[in-house]
Amino acid sequence: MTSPTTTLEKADPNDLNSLYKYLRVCDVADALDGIGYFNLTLMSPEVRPLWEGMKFWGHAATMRCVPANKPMWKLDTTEDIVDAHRIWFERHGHRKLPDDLAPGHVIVMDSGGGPEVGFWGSENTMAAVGAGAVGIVSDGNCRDTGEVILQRTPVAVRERGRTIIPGRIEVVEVQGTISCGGVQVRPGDMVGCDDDGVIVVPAEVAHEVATHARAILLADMYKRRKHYDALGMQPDSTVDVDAVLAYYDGI
Ligand SMILES: O=C([O-])CC(=O)C(=O)O
Ligand SMILES: [Mg+2]
Repeated sequence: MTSPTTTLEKADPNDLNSLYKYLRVCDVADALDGIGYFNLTLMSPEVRPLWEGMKFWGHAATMRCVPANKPMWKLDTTEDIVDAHRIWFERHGHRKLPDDLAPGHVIVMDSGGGPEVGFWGSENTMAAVGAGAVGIVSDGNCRDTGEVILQRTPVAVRERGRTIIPGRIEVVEVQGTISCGGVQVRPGDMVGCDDDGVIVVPAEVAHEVATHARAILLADMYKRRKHYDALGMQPDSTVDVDAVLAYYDGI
């Protein structure tokens, strides 16, 4: 975690991404409990970050997939085999998220429960990050996971997979209401991930939840800071209460 005082950065009360920045998934889970949203939007623990230390919050951009009902066909040349995606998409189309999504979004995909398919891989997840995504969440598979981990690309998925899209999966809708990891996700809902797992915050309560979660985080930081002192441990950014207070000052 970067210490906020080192950058003199301040939270913007009108920007949810900045309000959530230092919150842990557990703070937000407790805050959701506090307003009576018990377990409603906790994504299945099977949807896990691919590497340790991953942390992101952002507004959801959604994709809904179903298993393909048309086969891919045998290709005749190496060139065509390398180009299998294009050949399949040219025949059957490929729905994509809009190009003008605001930076700071989290792509959340309902994989449709079909066969193993590495819809996401080390290349297209990097392209998504280049287009402003701060995270990619799917209840399906990701492949090239060694590279995804090496790249520190923020991907949370249910399983690792090996195969490619043609003949296995189709995107049928983007920016609609979906189910992912057993919970509802709508475009604009806040989605967060850290080492504990993934959580969704319905947009209409996202501001209120951020306020409660901030208080929960700070109360816990105070207590952990005392343990650090009692145990003679060197403080780190996770117990830098002053820095977090300064970041949220005036809000
Ligand atoms: O090509 C794909 O569909 C997924 C993939 O391996 C990548 O993006 O690296
Ligand atoms: Mg790949």
